[in-house]
Amino acid sequence: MTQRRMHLVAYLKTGPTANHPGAWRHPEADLDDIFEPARYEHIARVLEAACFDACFFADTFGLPDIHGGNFDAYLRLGGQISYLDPLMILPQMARVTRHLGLGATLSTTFSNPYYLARTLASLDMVTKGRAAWNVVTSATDLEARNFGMDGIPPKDQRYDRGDEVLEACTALWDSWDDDPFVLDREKGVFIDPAKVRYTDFAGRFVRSRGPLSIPRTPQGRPVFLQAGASERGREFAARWAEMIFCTPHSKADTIAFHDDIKSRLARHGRPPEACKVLPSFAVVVGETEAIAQEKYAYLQSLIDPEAQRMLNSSLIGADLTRHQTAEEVARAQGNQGISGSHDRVLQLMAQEKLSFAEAASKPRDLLVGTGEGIADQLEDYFTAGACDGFIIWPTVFPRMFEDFCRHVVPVLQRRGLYRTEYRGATLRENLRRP
Ligand SMILES: Cc1cc2nc3c(=O)[nH]c(=O)nc-3n(C[C@H](O)[C@H](O)[C@H](O)COP(=O)(O)O)c2cc1C
Repeated sequence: MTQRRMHLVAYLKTGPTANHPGAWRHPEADLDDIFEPARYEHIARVLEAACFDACFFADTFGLPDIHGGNFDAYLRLGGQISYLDPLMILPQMARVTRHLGLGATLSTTFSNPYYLARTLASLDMVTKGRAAWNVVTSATDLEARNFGMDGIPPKDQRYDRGDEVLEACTALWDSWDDDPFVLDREKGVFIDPAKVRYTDFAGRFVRSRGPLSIPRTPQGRPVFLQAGASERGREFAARWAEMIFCTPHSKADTIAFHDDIKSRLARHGRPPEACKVLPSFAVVVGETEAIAQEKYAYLQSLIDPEAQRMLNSSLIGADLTRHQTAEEVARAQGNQGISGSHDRVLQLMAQEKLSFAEAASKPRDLLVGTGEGIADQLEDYFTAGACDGFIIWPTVFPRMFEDFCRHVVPVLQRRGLYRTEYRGATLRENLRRP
């Protein structure tokens, strides 16, 4: 029997901060190239050299202003802000790579299917079949207001619309048959019009006549990535997602999430391998265990406690300067909040006997150790059946990814747990043949 292999996907931001609110202050964090394509081209090369399946840009369509009721803290303390539009950056990353999957976050709540289908088909075309879509329904009023709404709609309604948007996009992507080009110069026939048809999609929330103006792409549709954790979000993921990423607090919580998603896949008539479950981690790698611990202590010392609470205000969708208890937070959220992030705080409260406010102020755990030690921890999750691989998110950028690729990936490869070369031509093929 061939050995089961894991998947690796990098979480990126077009800004200096991901989930560690102090890492940008580290002397080794690059800050002067945030608006330079070279920053993103470099990371694409690093990830491809280590055979990562893909990278994707997490994204928010607005400047977070939940914490304290304004955006001051987010700007001052260097919060997780998406500066550049990733759709401008991904094609540049495609130019310097051949295999790495390239993903964008786009919202089914704010965008119409024609725009989404065309944009993502274009990305799949110019990347030669490497496009991924982090399908989000979005979770904040501040974003909704940027798109002309009074607030974010209720979650079930967002997911109902999300289902329809994906049905409409799929119909649009299928509005062209394969091989439509005739390119007969003599007869003057460019494309066979019989290979293109109207879509005529009409749902409760969205309508689109089609056809799409772009032919069928190498993958037919982008790989769907999703991160819903609510009951409705998990059902949505089970129907559509090919990768789902999550943030449970412990290994036991991750196993429970994994098993839940896999049983839902079965109910949707999909095999377990159709959707990869990928918990997310960041790492601190040291030449020795003691050096790693010292680096970790230094990195954590860079977190301003206010910056940690600010990050959680955004993720949970409630102002943590005003609301202290789980009940207050639940009341203040309205339709806002990312269930996976909220669940994580509740899991931390239960396991470490903390108050809600204490748990929401605690930085996320990082994997700390030598390359071998970190590989042990990843292998432990993987072989325990908690996941199919990992989302790796950055602390000190790009240094942490460079460390991970240099010190951890080769160990995983030596152990036969990770590929040493790409086997597929597209991202979807690489996901099927790790
Ligand atoms: C680890 C993680 C990362 C996420 N990244 C994004 C993101 O980049 N942009 C976004 O709009 N939503 C993001 N989300 C939100 C989800 O995609 C989803 O829309 C939201 O969690 C609401 O659904 P839920 O309550 O079912 O989780 C993320 C969620 C999790 C758990």
